[in-house]
Amino acid sequence: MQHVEKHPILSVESLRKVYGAGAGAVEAIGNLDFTVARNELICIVGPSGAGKTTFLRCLSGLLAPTSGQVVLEGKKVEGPPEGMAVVLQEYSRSLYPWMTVYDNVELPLKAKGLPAGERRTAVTEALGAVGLSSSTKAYPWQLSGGMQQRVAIARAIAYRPKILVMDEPFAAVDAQTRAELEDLVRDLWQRLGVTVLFVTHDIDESVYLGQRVLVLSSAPTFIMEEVRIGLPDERDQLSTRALPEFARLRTQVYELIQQAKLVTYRTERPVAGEAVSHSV
Ligand SMILES: Nc1ncnc2c1ncn2[C@@H]1O[C@H](COP(=O)(O)OP(=O)(O)OP(=O)(O)O)[C@@H](O)[C@H]1O
Repeated sequence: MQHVEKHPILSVESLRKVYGAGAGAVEAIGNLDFTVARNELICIVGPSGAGKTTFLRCLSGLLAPTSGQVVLEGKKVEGPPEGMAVVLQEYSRSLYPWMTVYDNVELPLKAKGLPAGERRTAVTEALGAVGLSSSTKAYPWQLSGGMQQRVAIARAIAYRPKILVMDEPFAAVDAQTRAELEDLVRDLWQRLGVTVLFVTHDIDESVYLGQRVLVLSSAPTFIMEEVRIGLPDERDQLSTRALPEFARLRTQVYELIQQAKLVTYRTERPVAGEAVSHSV
């Protein structure tokens, strides 16, 4: 049973996305319906090809849904929403190599039109929060992968987003760095009170990070199940992962994903000539 928040910051309402039209149409999202409460940390997992990228593109206003809508803070998303920051897996492609760490973090704040003094405070605080105060003058290519991803996170939080969307952000870093970055996300989430929507392939990561995990079906995507994560708020990599409840939850999510690979959501096939506003 889907939990419905009273005052959600984000509502995904009967979202459906069909690529193309006619016989060659691909229904990527069958029906997505869920809400995210303010200050929530929600994880989304699903089998490969489930439609996560398609969903994130609709969420960030880069792709128009075939039907349904995404509403952020009461406003229908029709283009990149101002209150959203996105951190991607490919940190090396999301930072400008010719700009220092400081300038990379400052760039979106300039675009937002923030005065110089406020920019300085926001950049300094954000780089401090991710532990990079001493690397402000470095260039991204002088940093390790994990540090570059910290820069991308600093840039996102300096922007003071209403919602921070993370798309498999740690898939390209080593296991130890990944654990550190997971703890950084929980720490920033608790300290800054930002809403986080975290998409991952990693079942353990979703259980370790989230308050709720949404398990997606194979495409055409719908929500197979929502798993409440009743682990204590104070989590750490050793003791939390050793809890019997952690093992129970990861087994539950794992089994759901196995089922997800077998289940297909049945919606009406799109009719020939059905309009699809944007294709990528
Ligand atoms: N531009 C497109 N045109 C046609 N079909 C597409 C397009 N983009 C994605 N699809 C199809 O939509 C479905 C969902 O793809 P999507 O990339 O959203 O899944 P994903 O969950 O992000 O995949 P992965 O986990 O492997 O990254 C797949 O069947 C895919 O082939």
